[in-house]
Amino acid sequence: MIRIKHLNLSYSAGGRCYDVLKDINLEIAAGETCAIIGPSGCGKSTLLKILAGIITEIDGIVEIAGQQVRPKQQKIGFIPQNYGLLAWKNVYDNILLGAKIKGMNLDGQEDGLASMMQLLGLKGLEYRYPGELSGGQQQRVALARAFLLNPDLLLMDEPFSALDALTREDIQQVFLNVWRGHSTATVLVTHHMEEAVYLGRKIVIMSAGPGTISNIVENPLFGVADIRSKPEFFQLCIELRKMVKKDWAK
Ligand SMILES: Nc1ncnc2c1ncn2[C@@H]1O[C@H](COP(=O)(O)OP(=O)(O)OP(=O)(O)O)[C@@H](O)[C@H]1O
Repeated sequence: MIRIKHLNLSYSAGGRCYDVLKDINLEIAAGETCAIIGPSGCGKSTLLKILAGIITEIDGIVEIAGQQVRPKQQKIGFIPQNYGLLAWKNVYDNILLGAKIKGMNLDGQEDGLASMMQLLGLKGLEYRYPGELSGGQQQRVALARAFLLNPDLLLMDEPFSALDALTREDIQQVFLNVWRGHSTATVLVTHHMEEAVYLGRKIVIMSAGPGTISNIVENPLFGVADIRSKPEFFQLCIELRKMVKKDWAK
């Protein structure tokens, strides 16, 4: 269980202090997926960085399974907006990095790793460096690294944004397949309503100035087979769009 209670955060920049997140309250059950939608600058990435333990000076409570966030002790997979790959390591070494840092024994996992790379379309790119990959390929390397870690909490900041529409749908499906195998609590930030409805059991709508949660929707369509082609899916996207428009206009 992820528990965020009365979370406030201010940044100081240009000689002044300003509120970025205000009274954020959210609970994410173990094994649940949560999609966050919000206008640019409302603090979505900041919230992920707090959950990842990168930003620690906060006011309020943030707990993972009843414990303060301690990235050295907990297995937290974080895919930041810039993918977080090391430029001097090739694809294969970048993928293994997270698991190695955590001291995981990967003996016997070669087949699993090879099939994940196949699924993510990374076969043949093993020995390339990040600078030799497209944005979408880099994003897939970051996904492979996070999946291999088999984390307790997976945080993804617009993880599919650099992919073309069809690849995006394929990789979303790959994500759900991997997620079903491990049931990892996942928080993902997205700007796409359809992505939120497809991947989020819980959909959190944030508003800006300062960043607050304006709505939390329990998604009745999450996990329903072949949902993307059904009318209920489009209907829910339309309803959410209306809700978001209303919230963001306040
Ligand atoms: N290190 C920092 N120091 C000062 N201000 C910052 C810092 N990082 C982000 N901000 C500001 O905090 C606010 C929230 O930023 P954040 O990146 O969390 O927003 P976001 O919702 O993820 O935006 P986007 O959707 O554009 O990625 C913005 O106003 C941003 O300018």
